[in-house]
Amino acid sequence: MTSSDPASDTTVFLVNLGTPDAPTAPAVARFLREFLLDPRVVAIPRLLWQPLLQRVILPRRSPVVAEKYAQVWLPGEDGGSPLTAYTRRLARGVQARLPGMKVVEAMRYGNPSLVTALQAERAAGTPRVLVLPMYPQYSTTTTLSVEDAVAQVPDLAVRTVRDYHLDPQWVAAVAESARAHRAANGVGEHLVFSFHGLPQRLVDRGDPYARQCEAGARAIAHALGLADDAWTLSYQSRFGKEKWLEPATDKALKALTDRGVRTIDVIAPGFSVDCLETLEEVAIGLAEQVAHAGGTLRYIPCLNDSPAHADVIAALVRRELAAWT
Ligand SMILES: C=CC1=C(C)c2cc3[nH]c(cc4nc(cc5[nH]c(cc1n2)c(C)c5CCC(=O)O)C(CCC(=O)O)=C4C)c(C)c3C=C
Ligand SMILES: [Fe+2]
Ligand SMILES: [Fe+2]
Repeated sequence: MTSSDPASDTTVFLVNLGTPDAPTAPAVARFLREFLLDPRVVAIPRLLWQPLLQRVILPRRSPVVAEKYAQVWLPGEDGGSPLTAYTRRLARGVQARLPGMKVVEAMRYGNPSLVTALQAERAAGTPRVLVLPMYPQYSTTTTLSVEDAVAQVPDLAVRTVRDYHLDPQWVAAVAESARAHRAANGVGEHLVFSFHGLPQRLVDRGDPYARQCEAGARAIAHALGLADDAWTLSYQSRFGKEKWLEPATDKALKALTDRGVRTIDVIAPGFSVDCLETLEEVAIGLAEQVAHAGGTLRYIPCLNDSPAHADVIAALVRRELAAWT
């Protein structure tokens, strides 16, 4: 590649949330500490929150959550936490489609650290860095926090993608994954779109996340040709005592089984790749809840490292770079 090719001097980071280095209580505590001390994630004043987190929440939560991670940890050299393994494999697929650039994965919290990687790019004199937060919907708690991390490394030309919640290629890829899964496993009576939740307070203050979840779910349902009463949007993974977005996925599933719906497909288009929240909370935990009520929950995996996902992300990168020049 010559230096006149804008792609050849560009590094692309696929950035995800982060995960513990191992499915053990100390590793989970290290990860949760960094994550939950981010003021974008928990807004309680540090002087109150830090001792509560350190003395009460981490000692109680870390061993419980470590066992959950152990249930979904992927084996082998290319394994590890599903979030990291799938993001790494996806980055490889995107790299194969964009041979002129460097494409790598990075994490907002934990390893491989985004801030450390950005510092290395600056030291190497990389002219342009494209940061792609792997969150289809924008939220202050996720996307803006990635922007905070980018701002920690000055004197580097960085562009950060905002969101892709209505990108036609992404909508089509998610819809096609649902269609293919239902063709192979049977079409459930109802399709639940389960997104990671958020405190209602943040939405009230202007966080566009819920609006983007709604618009994206509607677009996917439309692409699937679903009637309005054949699908539901809900929010999972509530944390803490505050009021979060509603309806909660567990309640939405209960309402469905209570009214006699027996087969329920669940898709999670707020997650670019499968992780603890989809594999343990939904595919194991909520599937058990539905089974106890006499029904069947069929979980439709995230796009993960599929060729279709790599195509979507590579196209997004090309468009962002074209818009940058
Ligand atoms: C106040 C707490 C939290 C907010 C706000 C929040 C927003 C948020 N999170 C994601 C995506 C992911 N979250 C994941 C795990 C996770 N999330 C929280 C808390 C909040 N999330 C916790 C405490 C955890 C860790 C697990 C646990 O202790 O229960 C993950 C999975 C990470 C993994 O390792 O697999 C993802 C992905 C989004 C998209 C979002 C706001 C829109
Ligand atoms: Fe979360
Ligand atoms: Fe959870």
